[in-house]
Amino acid sequence: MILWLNPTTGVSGDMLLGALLGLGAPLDRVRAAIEATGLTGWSLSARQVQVDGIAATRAVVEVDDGAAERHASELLERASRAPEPIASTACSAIRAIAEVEGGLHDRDPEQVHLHEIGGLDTIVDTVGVAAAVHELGVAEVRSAPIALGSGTVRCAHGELPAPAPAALRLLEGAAVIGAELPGETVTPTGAALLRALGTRYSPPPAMTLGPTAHGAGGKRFEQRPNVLTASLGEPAAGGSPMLLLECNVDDVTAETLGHVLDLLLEAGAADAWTSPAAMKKSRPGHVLHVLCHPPDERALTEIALAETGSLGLRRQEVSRTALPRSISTVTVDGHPIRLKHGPHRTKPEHDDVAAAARALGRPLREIAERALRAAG
Ligand SMILES: O=C([S-])c1cc(C(=O)S)c[n+]([C@@H]2O[C@H](COP(=O)(O)O)[C@@H](O)[C@H]2O)c1
Ligand code: NI
Repeated sequence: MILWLNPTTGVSGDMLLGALLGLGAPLDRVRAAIEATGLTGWSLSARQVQVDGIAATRAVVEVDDGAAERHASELLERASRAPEPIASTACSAIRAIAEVEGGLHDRDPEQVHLHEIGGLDTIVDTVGVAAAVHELGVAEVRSAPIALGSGTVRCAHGELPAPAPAALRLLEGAAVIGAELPGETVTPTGAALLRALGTRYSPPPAMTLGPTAHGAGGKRFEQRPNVLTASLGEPAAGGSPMLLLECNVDDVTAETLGHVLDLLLEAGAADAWTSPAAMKKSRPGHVLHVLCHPPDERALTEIALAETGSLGLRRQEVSRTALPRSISTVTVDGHPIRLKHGPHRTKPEHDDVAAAARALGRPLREIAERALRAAG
């Protein structure tokens, strides 16, 4: 699924979350991901509102937060408790904020003191958006240029120019356009989320357009309704865009390679594998391959580089044709077995078959056949 954004009055974490909830991301699943961080004293609801005549969804985020400032490491520790791949996306956004603030304040990113950006609402915004994107099955995020306001914004640092310095650094590489809008239109959290989602800036891609929703912003502008427009679309025939990330390694153990493959798959890689290669100085080595959706690129690159110690990684845009599939569940002697249905065949999930075979003390093949028979 492609998520297409039209930020004609900019973007903030809660506008993005409101738009995704308006598109149908299930609120209970989004709340469950935030719950998993162990955060207490927070609430998230979706309110239907009218913004200058446009029906929009406001994500209402409330947190009990007495702290005036906080280290990024505390936010990272909490966000990392969310299930994967949600944790990786949320941590990638928080890490980007920390790196930019560290650069601005000349401090170590994890130890830099964050003021408003370090509020606990940042956990709700980042984990909430990452969960909503995951629930909607978004494989790619595209955006029109982001409208930037002007003037100043008041915050804990005093009066800052708008766009704020942190937001501008987080937007490096993004398409932007000046708008006659007073004050701040892009918050650092909104910019960090677009970055963590691997957003690409272009006209709407070729797709079959699905639903559209609007995420309501908190401020009111004279010029236009303060909403973030978001649409979902199915990629046009001819395959969906994916990325193939690769690096060559000749100095890691087989245990490390197995471990990194597990981590990459847990973090949302569509596939991850190695192939043997004869490398420089006649050394036997491996090529690590990772196939992924563009929004997962940043998180997966970090895992691959951190775990292998490689100093670089190649990326290629590839196109993948994926057949439609659906999942149903049958039981064999009380043991649930998921069946994956494609256009050409139905296949029992191996992990479920193996678990049932072990529990029942029966051969794998017998359980798989019985699962298929149970499907009729
Ligand atoms: O909290 C900090 S350190 C902070 C730094 C900056 C800089 O640009 S530097 C800006 N702000 C402003 O705080 C609010 C909150 O942003 P969210 O992303 O949490 O919504 C916003 O107005 C920033 O411009 C805070
Ligand atoms: Ni600060």
